[in-house]
Amino acid sequence: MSIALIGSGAIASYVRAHLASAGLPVAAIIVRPGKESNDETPAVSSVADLPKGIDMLIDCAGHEALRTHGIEALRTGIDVVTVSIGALADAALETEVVNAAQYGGAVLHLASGAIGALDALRAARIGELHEVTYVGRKPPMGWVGSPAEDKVDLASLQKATIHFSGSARKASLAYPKNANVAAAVALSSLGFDNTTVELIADPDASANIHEVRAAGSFGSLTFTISGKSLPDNPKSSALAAMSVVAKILEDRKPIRF
Ligand SMILES: NC(=O)C1=CN([C@@H]2O[C@H](COP(=O)(O)OP(=O)(O)OC[C@H]3O[C@@H](n4cnc5c(N)ncnc54)[C@H](OP(=O)(O)O)[C@@H]3O)[C@@H](O)[C@H]2O)C=CC1
Ligand SMILES: O=C([O-])CC(=O)C(=O)O
Repeated sequence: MSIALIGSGAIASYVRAHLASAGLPVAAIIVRPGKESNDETPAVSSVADLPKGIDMLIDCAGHEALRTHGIEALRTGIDVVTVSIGALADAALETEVVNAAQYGGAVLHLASGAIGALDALRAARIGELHEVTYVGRKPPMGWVGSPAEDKVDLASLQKATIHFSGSARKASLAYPKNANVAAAVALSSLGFDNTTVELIADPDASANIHEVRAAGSFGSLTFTISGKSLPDNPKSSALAAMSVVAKILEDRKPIRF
């Protein structure tokens, strides 16, 4: 398998290093225009400029990267693995992804990201799911650059404060760097419009805490994860990066989850 990767951010760097250790060095990276290079690992600014033979593009660069490069890759027959799941809350983009994947005969794979229990939710919805709620809690620093800044003073916050309450669609669109987990939960359960989301800035939180609650004909489920963030980005949990590597390695096995 020949793999390309978008960007060199916190998640991308982790994924690149761990794939190399697993014997799958990244063959090329996609960078912003003007940052191209001809190093040992070529850096190009478009899918069209990737070396021949790439069969997998990894996007852990955010919603805009999936829109710009992910769709083009799918259209040219390159499978894509992404953590930018909240981008699919834009219905027009979701349609573009489906059309591009069908045209190119490729697949968009969603990594599980910073959350778990998605397999249980997908099984549970085969029965009847009555309600699904996702609560995302991060230290104030984890919400810098998000709409939370318009609701609370993150620098001087004294107690846990809810700064978003609403549908997974609204959360995903408003918080592109923070609510991809909400999107993953929604796409695994009741969909973007019927999955309830609450986002909290909490000065007492020392990790990114994600909680899923669901009830249905299967019974009920509560899942909580306290995820350490990556050293380079307090917004992003290390598990999100690990999930990308796990997805790629798992899909190569003869016996798979
Ligand atoms: N599903 C999940 O559970 C999670 C999903 N995420 C998603 O992953 C994204 C990345 O997270 P993280 O690595 O921590 O973020 P970083 O900000 O550390 O890195 C993002 C990188 O992507 C690059 N980039 C963005 N757009 C493009 C583009 N169009 N072309 C080339 N490079 C691009 C940025 O470059 P530059 O600096 O030039 O902008 C930067 O290097 C988040 O924005 C979020 O959407 C994050 C955490 C969890
Ligand atoms: O990494 C996390 O903890 C979650 C996150 O940013 C997201 O859902 O986009």
